[in-house]
Amino acid sequence: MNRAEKAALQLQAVAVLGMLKETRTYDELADLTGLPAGDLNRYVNGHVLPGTDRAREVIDGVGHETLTAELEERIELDGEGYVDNSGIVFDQPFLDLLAPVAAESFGFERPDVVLTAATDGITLASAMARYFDARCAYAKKSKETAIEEFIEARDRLDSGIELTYYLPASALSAGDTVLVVDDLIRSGETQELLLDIAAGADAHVGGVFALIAAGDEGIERARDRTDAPVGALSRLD
Ligand SMILES: O=P(O)(O)OC[C@H]1O[C@H](OP(=O)(O)OP(=O)(O)O)[C@H](O)[C@@H]1O
Repeated sequence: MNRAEKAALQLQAVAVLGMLKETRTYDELADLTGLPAGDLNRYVNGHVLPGTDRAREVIDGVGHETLTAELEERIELDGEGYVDNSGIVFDQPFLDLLAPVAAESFGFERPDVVLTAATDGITLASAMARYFDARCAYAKKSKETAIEEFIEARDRLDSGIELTYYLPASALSAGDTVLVVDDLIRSGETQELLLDIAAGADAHVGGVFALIAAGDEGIERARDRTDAPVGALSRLD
């Protein structure tokens, strides 16, 4: 880890502690993290940065547990079981906190590009790209007017409707490592099209990640398509 990566990790741990402190006293935060209240006070107030080992413990340990719980609390389901996750994907600071937890949990290869599908995956992809210091790209269901060359992926859905995603060809190069991310994975059709786009560019897939998996179908479909790690932080039945 170079100096800049260490500093980024330390600042991420401070951000996680700051979020946890919003609803807790320092003594409660000390109980939760196992760290002395005095140290926590100095971290949260920005006087001292936690060492890298401690920073990693905060992110991997208490960070993982509490952020996943917070993620699950923010998922709303309507009467028919459809997911409303606007409380998650509209909250960029929350996604910025989730990104290191997501990145560290599944052993994804460091990507050159974080790839998603418009619309709802974009803020997560942005957070993940910032964490990895990677580019962020999103495929859309329509072609941008001023762009001439696209990588396209098309599928006929079970409903008979054809779904096509377009990515500007300049967004991915042969040999790029791509992390495919999305807010939600249900059937896995969207992820499969994104994997088709990566294959169309001769890019290398470093992982597939979703915040929420609705059932197992989508995750299994993605696993059939790649040997890279595939995972979701939260699973709904
Ligand atoms: O696993 P799947 O069955 O493909 O479903 C997951 C996709 O569905 C949602 O996007 P949607 O197509 O609703 O577009 P949006 O992001 O613009 O709402 C979500 O953001 C995923 O991209």
